[in-house]
Amino acid sequence: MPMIPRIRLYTNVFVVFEGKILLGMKKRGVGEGLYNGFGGKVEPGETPLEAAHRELKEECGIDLPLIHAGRLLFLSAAMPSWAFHIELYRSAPGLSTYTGELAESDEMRPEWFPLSSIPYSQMWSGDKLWLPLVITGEHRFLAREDYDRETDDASKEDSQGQVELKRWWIALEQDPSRTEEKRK
Ligand SMILES: CNc1ncnc2c1ncn2[C@@H]1O[C@H](COP(=O)(O)OP(=O)(O)OP(=O)(O)O)[C@@H](O)[C@H]1O
Repeated sequence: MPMIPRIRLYTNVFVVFEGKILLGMKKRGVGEGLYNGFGGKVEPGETPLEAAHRELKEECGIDLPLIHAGRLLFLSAAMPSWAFHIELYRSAPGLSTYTGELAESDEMRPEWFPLSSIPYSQMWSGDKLWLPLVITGEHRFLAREDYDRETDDASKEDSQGQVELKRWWIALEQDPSRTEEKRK
């Protein structure tokens, strides 16, 4: 029987204000050296939304109302015993303030980017597929990504953790409440 991976549930929060987005440079651990939203594992007894608020506060010192933006499921050949499930959130549309003070933590260095110059080359390669949907916030979505070993360069074959995005798809959710709002 093939190995059946276990699910790891994470959150990821993108703060989007008029014309700009807050990203964090990850200073250690998973995704070190990459910009990402703020997030981490959902702890036992916590809802994903609660975890999203907690991680945002822990990693960059702020809080603000969040809406669910989409869901990312991915597999990586570098970690075959896990399937990753990331609940994606963004700041509620129309907001331009937060509570708390924006500050660097030991995990993340926060930085604002204009929406016209998001540093996709320094982010997970799948992010560019769905981050535009998070930013417009018109539709929630389901995204699926498969990271597999790089195969074009034989010298890399036995180096651990060298994976690239091989297959993906994204689908928009039917979202009656948001569609209703658009019709009004
Ligand atoms: C294709 N791969 C990926 N694409 C996009 N985002 C990804 C990702 N793989 C991990 N992420 C995010 O990276 C953070 C890791 O969090 P991470 O620091 O490991 O979790 P947590 O803060 O709980 O860690 P501790 O174990 O407590 O240090 C978390 O936001 C998670 O959503």
